[in-house]
Formats: sequence, structure tokens, C-alpha cells
Amino acid sequence: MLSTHTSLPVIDISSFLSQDGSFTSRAECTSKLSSACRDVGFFYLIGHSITPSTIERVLSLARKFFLETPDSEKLEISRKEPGDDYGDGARGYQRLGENVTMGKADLHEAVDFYRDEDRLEVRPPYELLHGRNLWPRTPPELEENLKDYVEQMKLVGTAVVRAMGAALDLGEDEDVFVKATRQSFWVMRMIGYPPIPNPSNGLLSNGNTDENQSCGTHTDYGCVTLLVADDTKEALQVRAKDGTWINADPIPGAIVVNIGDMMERWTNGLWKSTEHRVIHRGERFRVSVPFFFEPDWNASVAPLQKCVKETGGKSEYGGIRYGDHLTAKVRGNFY
Ligand SMILES: O=C(O)CCC(=O)C(=O)O
Ligand SMILES: [Fe+2]
Repeated sequence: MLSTHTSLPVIDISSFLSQDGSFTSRAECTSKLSSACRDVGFFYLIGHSITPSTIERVLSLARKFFLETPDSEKLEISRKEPGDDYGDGARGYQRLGENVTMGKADLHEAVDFYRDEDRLEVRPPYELLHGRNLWPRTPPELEENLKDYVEQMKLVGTAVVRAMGAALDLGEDEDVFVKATRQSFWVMRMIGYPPIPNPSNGLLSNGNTDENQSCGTHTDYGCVTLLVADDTKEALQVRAKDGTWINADPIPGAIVVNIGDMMERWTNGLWKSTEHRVIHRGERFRVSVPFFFEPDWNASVAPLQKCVKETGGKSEYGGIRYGDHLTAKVRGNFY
């Protein structure tokens, strides 16, 4: 059942972006954050300092890539398996239907970028997830703009996880998330969604559209996802605690944020990594650019004592190295 209201909370992060945020504004932020993460795991972020023109530029470059760059050029940066040429099994362009969620093909195309490898001398063959980013040749200004965007988003991610440590009232451990993300193994995806074929737009081929998904139901892997998307409505949907689906429609200038599996593990399930999906039946090609602000590859993530106490005293999860969790997830992502 799809809920008719859109009711995700709006949170202002400005007091955690600067070093001198006032006590009152920080307290207001952490109190809202704490409820948002316990109740839905999704919220709108404002006061993040990414300008509307930057967001617009990033989305318009992604749109240009999907709609104007010739297929032959897209395929020059195809994701390939480790050992195959420049492939690392993760970075690069993925054609329509190449991504799968729970065994079903997703109706989107995408390009994935990850934190750059620290060791510059590394050459192919690459191991899974340890290659080099593959930047499209056109639009020519895409690479520079998106690299700059990554730097800006890392600052936003750091502010959000700093606020999360404060929201959990972790005392001495308050900066545990900041410390674990200093060398964040971030991911940025550019995603292009053609509308799902349906009888009214004449694209239907087999008469049965029920099984179509633009991006199947999933949770995100890491700490926090910071999503910008174009103004398409009723595409991204979030599963509420009562099982209903809430539309996470875009609010101009706001970033949609959700927490991932590592936050759930750190908080021993006090904060849930919320299921979400994309079902895009609109008319226009939809574009989104999620930035996943993740732990360091080598960060070990285990339930925090304070959260274990608050959730009944029993650890519900073991410890895991983030890189291992990510590797397992990425293995299941493609045909
Ligand atoms: O495109 C969107 O709105 C969300 C995509 C998403 O959930 C993901 O890439 O993990
Ligand atoms: Fe997601």
C-alpha cells in the first residue's frame, strides 16, 4: 500500500558544518536527527551549503551523459570484471538491466565512481573494487565538476556523522563515526531512469508491467546516503515502520538522506537501515546522483556499548570490516 502523505522530517545541519554552531541550534538538530533515525531512517537535509546551482549542474551533466553521449562512448567506460582489461568489477558504466536487485533486473543505467586508490603505482589487473575511476569523455566538463562535488559532499557527510554521534549522546565515543570515515570509501552513482513502460505511454511490450522495478527494494550498505535527484515525483519510495510506502519526493535545494547498514550495526538496530525502492512510471527520463558517505575500507564496525545497553543489553550483530561487507554486497549486484 502506498501512503498518500509525504512526511519525512527536515533537518538543518548548518550548526555542525561550522566549528562554532550554537548549543541551541545543535541541540535542535540532534533531537530531530535522533527521532528521524529511530522512526524512518530518512530525512531531508537543509543548511548543507551545497548551492542550488551546483546541484543543478551535477544533475544536468548526468542527464547530458545519459541522453546525449553516444552508446559507443558509454561502452568505452563499461564496468568489467576484475582481470578483464581495466575492470575492477565495480567502477564504470552499467547498461540498462545490468544491475540486479534480489535476482531481478533494474530498469536503469548508471556510472559508479569510488574513492580513488591510494597507491598510484597500481596497474591492471585490478582486484574487485580496487581499480581506477572511469570518467566519461563527454560532456567534457563532467569529470572536473563531479570531482569537485565529491569534495564538497565529503564535508557534508562528515557534518552529518558528527551530528549523529552527538544525537546518540555517545560521550567519549561521540566522534566514533568521524574517525571511522576519515578515509571514507565513498561511492558516487549517476543514475538514469527511463520511465517504466506502461499501457498509457505506448512502450509496453508484453502487457505485464507489475514486475518492473527501476531500482528494486534494498537497504544501503554504509553510513549515510546523500541523494540529489531531479524534480520527478513519486519515484523514490521509502518503507515506513507500518509497512506502507512513503514517497520521498524531492524538495528543491534539499538533499535526501538515509542511513545504511553500518549505522544500523553500530547502533545495534536502534536506528534501522530503511528499505527503499524506485518505481518510475512518469513521462520524463529521471536522473539522480546519490553520494554514499561510507566508512574507511578498514574500519571495523561493531555495536557500540551505549546502543547495546539502550536496546536490551544483547549485541545483535558481530563486528565486520567495512571493506568485507562492501565486497560481499557488490558481488551480488550484477548478472
Ligand atoms: O535514485 C534514487 O532515488 C535512489 C537510488 C538508490 O536508492 C540507490 O542507488 O541506492
Ligand atoms: Fe539506495
